[in-house]
Amino acid sequence: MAKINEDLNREREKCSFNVKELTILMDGGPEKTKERKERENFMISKRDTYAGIPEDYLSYKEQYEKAVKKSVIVFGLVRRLQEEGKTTIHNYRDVLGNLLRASDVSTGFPLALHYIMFMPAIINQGTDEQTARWLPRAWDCNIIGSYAQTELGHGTFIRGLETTATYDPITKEFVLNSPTLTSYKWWGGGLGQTANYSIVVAQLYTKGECLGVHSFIVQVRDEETHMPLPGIKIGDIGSKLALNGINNGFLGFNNYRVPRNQMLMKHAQVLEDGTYVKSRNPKLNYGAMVFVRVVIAFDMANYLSKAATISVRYSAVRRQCQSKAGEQESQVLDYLTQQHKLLPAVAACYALKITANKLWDTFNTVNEELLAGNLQRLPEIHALACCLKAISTYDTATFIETCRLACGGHGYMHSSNLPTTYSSAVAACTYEGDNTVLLLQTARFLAKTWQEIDNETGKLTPTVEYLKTTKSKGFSHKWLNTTDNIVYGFEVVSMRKIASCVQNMQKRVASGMTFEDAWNMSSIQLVAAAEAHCRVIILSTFNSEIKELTKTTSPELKRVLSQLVDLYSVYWALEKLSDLLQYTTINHEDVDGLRSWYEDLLTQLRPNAVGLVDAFDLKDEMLNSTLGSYDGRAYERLLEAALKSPLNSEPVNHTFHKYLKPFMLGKL
Ligand SMILES: CCCCCCCCCCCCCCCCCCCCCC(=O)SCCNC(=O)CCNC(=O)[C@H](O)C(C)(C)COP(=O)(O)OP(=O)(O)OC[C@H]1O[C@@H](n2cnc3c(N)ncnc32)[C@H](O)[C@@H]1OP(=O)(O)O
Ligand SMILES: Cc1cc2nc3c(=O)[nH]c(=O)nc-3n(C[C@H](O)[C@H](O)[C@H](O)COP(=O)(O)OP(=O)(O)OC[C@H]3O[C@@H](n4cnc5c(N)ncnc54)[C@H](O)[C@@H]3O)c2cc1C
Repeated sequence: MAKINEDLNREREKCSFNVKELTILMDGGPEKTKERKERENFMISKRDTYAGIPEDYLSYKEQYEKAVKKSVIVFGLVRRLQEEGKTTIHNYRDVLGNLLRASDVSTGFPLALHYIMFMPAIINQGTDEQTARWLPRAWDCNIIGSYAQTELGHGTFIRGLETTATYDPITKEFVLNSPTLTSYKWWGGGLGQTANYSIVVAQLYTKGECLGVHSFIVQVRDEETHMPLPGIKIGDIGSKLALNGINNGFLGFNNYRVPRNQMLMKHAQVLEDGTYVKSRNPKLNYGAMVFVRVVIAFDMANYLSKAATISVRYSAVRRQCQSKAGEQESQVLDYLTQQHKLLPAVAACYALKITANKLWDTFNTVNEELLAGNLQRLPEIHALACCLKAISTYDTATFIETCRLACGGHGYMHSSNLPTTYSSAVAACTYEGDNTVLLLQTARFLAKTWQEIDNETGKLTPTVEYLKTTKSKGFSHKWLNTTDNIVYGFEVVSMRKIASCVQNMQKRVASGMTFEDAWNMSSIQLVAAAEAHCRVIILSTFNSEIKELTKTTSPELKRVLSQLVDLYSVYWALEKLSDLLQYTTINHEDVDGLRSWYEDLLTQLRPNAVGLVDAFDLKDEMLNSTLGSYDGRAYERLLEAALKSPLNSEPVNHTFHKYLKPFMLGKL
C-alpha cells in the first residue's frame, strides 16, 4: 500500500474517539456494518471494463451504455440476494442504498425509477390482484418500468396534466391519447430506451366525465424485440446538467389501448360498465411521490458525506500560506474560516442521516395506519415529507458547493468528483416536486393547524404539538447557551412565523382580497415559515436521537457527538439570527455568546475532523476523487488523472497543423 500522507497520519493519531465505534453506531449495529461492507465490496469487485477512461470523457451514448451495464450488475445482485432470502421488502432500502453508494456510475442508473417509483406505485396503488400479477415480474426485473407523470407543459400542477385515458366499455379498455404537444410525457427516468413498461398518469374519462388524474400500467415496448409498440412515440430527451445515465425519456400516445385492469385500482375503480367508484381520499394516488420524497432525504446524506470526506481530507493535506513568519505553511484546515465552511457540512451529514432514518420509520408507521383505513396522519406525513425533501436537498446542494469552493482550484476539476456530486445532488431540488412548491404544501398544512389551535378544534398530530406548547408558554428570556434552548428558540420562531402569516392573510382577506391573492402575497413568508418548521424537526430530532444513541457509547464518542449537535444548532442559530432577534427576546449579549461558543466548538471539533469523515467509511473506489483518497496523495492523483485526458494520448493534436499553424503564419 502506498505511503499515507504524513499530515493525514497525524490527524488520525490525534483523533480522540474510536472511528469504528461511530461507523457501527451510524450503521445501526455491527451486523449491519458487516452486511453493508459485503455489499459494497461486491460492487467494488465489479469495477468496470472501460478501463482507463474516466467517465467524464465518455460520450453521452457511452455514458448511458455503461450505466445500463452497471445497472444489470447491481440489480442482478439484488435479485440474487432476494432468491437467497437476503433481500426482502424490509431491507431493500439498505441493500439498494449500499450498492448504489459503492457503484462507480456517477451518471445515475436507468433502472432507478423501476425500483424507486414503478414498484412503489404498484405496491401503494395496486389492488391485491394487480400486485400479485405485476410485482413478482417487476421484482425479478422480467419487466422494467418507468414513471411517466410530468409532461412538457406541466410538472408541478398534476391536476393540469393533459394526457387522457378514456374508458371504452365495449372493449373494456382505456384509450390513451396525447391531445397536444404540451401533453407529451417528459422526464420519465429510464423511459427513453430502457423500460418496456411505465406507470402513466393521465386524466381519466368515463361516461363522458373527467374524473381527474389516475395511474395506469402501460406497456411501451415489445417484450421480445424492445421495439416501441404501435400508437407509442418514445425517445430520449437529451443531455442534462448531470445524471445522463438515467435515460430520461419522452412519450406520446395515439389511440393506444390498455385493458381495464391496468388502471391501478386500490383507491378508486372503474367498473366494467364504466361506473366510477371514488377513492376515500384522492391524494392516496400520490402515495408513490410521498415515498420517494422520504427516500430522497435519505439519499442526500450519502451525497453530502462524499463531498465532506473529500474536502476535509484534502484540507488536511493542502498547505497554503504561513500563519506565522518563518513557520511551515499551514494546513488549510487550521484556518477558522475553512472550519466554518466544512464542519457544519460534516455535522449536517449526521443530522440529515439521523432525521431521514426517523422520517423513514414515521412513514412506515403512518403507511400501516393508512393500510388499516386510518387516514388521520396522511396530511401530516405529506407535509413532513415535503419540507424534509425540500430542506435536505437544498442544504445538501449548498453544503456540497461550499465544500467544492473550499478545495480551491482543484475542486473545480472533474477528477475531484465534487462537480459531479454537486450537479447530481442539485437535481433533487427539482425532481419529485420543486422545493418552493413543496414548502408551500407544508405551509398550507401549518396554516390549517394554526387555525385549529386558535379555534381549539381537533387533535394535533405529534410533529406539530410544539406549536401549541410554545403558543401558551412564549419565550421568556432564555440564554441561547444550550442546544435545548436553541431548539426551543427555533420552535418559537416557527410558531410566530406561522401565526404572523395567518394573521397577514386574514387581514388581507378582511380588506377585500381574495384568499388566493392573499396566499400569493404571503407566499414568501409562508415558505420561510415552512422552512422554520423543518429546522425545528431536524434540530430536535438530531438533538434527541443523539442523546438517546450516546447512552450506550464510550464517553469519548459521546463528547464528540454532543459537540457536533451543538455546532449544528449554533450554526443554524447564527444563520437565522434575524429570525431569533425578531421573534424571541434574545439580545446582543446572547449573539456575542453564540458567536464565541461557535468559534470554541469549531476549535474543539477541529482535531476530530478527519475522524468524523473517516467514520462514513467511504472507500476510495466510492469517492472516486483525486483529492479525497484515504492516503491523501492528492497531487500524485491529480497528475495521474491529468495524464488520462484524451488530449494527452498524442504529443501534437491535429488542429495544430490544420488551424493553429496556418493562423500563426497569417494564412487564416
Ligand atoms: C420496492 C422497492 C423500492 C426501492 C427503494 C430503494 C431506495 C434506496 C436507494 C436510494 C437511492 C435514491 C435515489 C433517488 C433517485 C431519484 C430519481 C429521480 C426521481 C424523480 C421522479 C419524479 O420527479 S416523478 C414526478 C414528481 N412530481 C411531483 O412531485 C409534482 C409535484 N406536485 C405535486 O405533488 C402536487 O401537484 C401538489 C403540489 C402537491 C399539489 O397537488 P394538488 O393540486 O392536487 O393539491 P392541492 O394543492 O390543491 O391540495 C389539495 C389537498 O391535497 C393535499 N395533498 C396534496 N398532495 C398530497 C399528498 N401527496 N398526500 C396527501 N395529501 C396531499 C394538500 O395538502 C391539500 O390538502 P388540504 O385541502 O387539506 O389543504
Ligand atoms: C433529473 C430529473 C429527473 C426527473 N425524473 C422524473 C420522472 O422520472 N418522472 C416524472 O414524471 N418526472 C420527472 N422529473 C420531473 C420533475 O418532477 C419536475 O421537473 C418537477 O416536479 C418540477 O416541475 P416543473 O418542471 O413543471 O417546474 P415548474 O412548476 O414549471 O417550476 C418553474 C418555477 O415555477 C415555480 N412554481 C410553479 N408552481 C408554483 C406555485 N404554485 N407557486 C409558486 N411557485 C410555483 C417553481 O417554484 C419554479 O421556480 C424529473 C426532473 C428532473 C430534473
